[in-house]
Amino acid sequence: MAETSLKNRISFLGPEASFTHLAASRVFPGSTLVPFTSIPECIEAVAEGSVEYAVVPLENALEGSVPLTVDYLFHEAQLYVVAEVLSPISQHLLVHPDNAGAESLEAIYSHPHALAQCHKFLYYTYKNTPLEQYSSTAAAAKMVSELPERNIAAIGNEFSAEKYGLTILQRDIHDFHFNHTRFFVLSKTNHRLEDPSHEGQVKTTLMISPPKDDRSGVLHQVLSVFAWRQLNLSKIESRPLKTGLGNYFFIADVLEDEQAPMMRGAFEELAALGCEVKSLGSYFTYKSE
Ligand SMILES: O=C(O)C(=O)C[C@]1(C(=O)O)C=C[C@@H](O)C=C1
Repeated sequence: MAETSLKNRISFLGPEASFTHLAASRVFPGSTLVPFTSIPECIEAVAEGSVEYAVVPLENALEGSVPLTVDYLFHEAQLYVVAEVLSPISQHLLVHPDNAGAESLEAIYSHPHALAQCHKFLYYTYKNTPLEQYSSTAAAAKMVSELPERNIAAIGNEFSAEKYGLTILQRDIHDFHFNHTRFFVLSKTNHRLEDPSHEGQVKTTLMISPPKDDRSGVLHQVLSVFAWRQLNLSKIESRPLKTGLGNYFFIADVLEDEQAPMMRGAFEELAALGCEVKSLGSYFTYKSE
């Protein structure tokens, strides 16, 4: 595909009206948003060059990381984060209008993160109703709209109710009020999208593999690299290296530019400790309403 035709093509976890679609629309309002049915497909579209950017979910305030995104970025793709999007998440129970008066439900479909965000509600209100995982909240809503003969429900947002003509049976069924999801905007090249808030707070995401010799105190030494330079970590999490039990890498967010002198010093010291460090780049935050 010619370079010019890539411009303004953005992959996202679809279909239309998924939470990822809303996040992508926040950053790229006038662009061509291209839906994919899985996170790896969205990421591969950028890696292969059929789109310029991908928007994928990374982390939810109630459920934690989206492991598929973190692991794919570590093990499979050589991509950079050029922005993050923070979105509030409200989950609703959606049914086909023909079934809005029914007493019970045959099954409830949604993305695994969405089902988990509503765990208490589902346990107390629909204890014996089967919960079925689907590729996204919007895909579940679309499927419910296409099967009026089945008395099934989806969990999803207000926009998917509107888009697929569903009735909201119950609003705000997520278990905790502070429900937010963080999305990454990914690119093949290391740059950053402009700072939408003009606050200048930049963040860098690092993937750190500790030295292989497993000596005592390594984690303490790694954290000290940041601590004595007063580099503020806003997140640190471990994920399996997939090389054996007990082998992990760390994903850390640092509130500093990767080009700042203190960060360059931190990279050198981490290398001297025997760590492998992959920087996913420095970026600004977009917030959606
Ligand atoms: O299913 C969607 O609508 C998505 O965009 C995916 C996703 C996720 O992966 O966490 C995004 C936000 C919500 O937390 C629930 C689901």
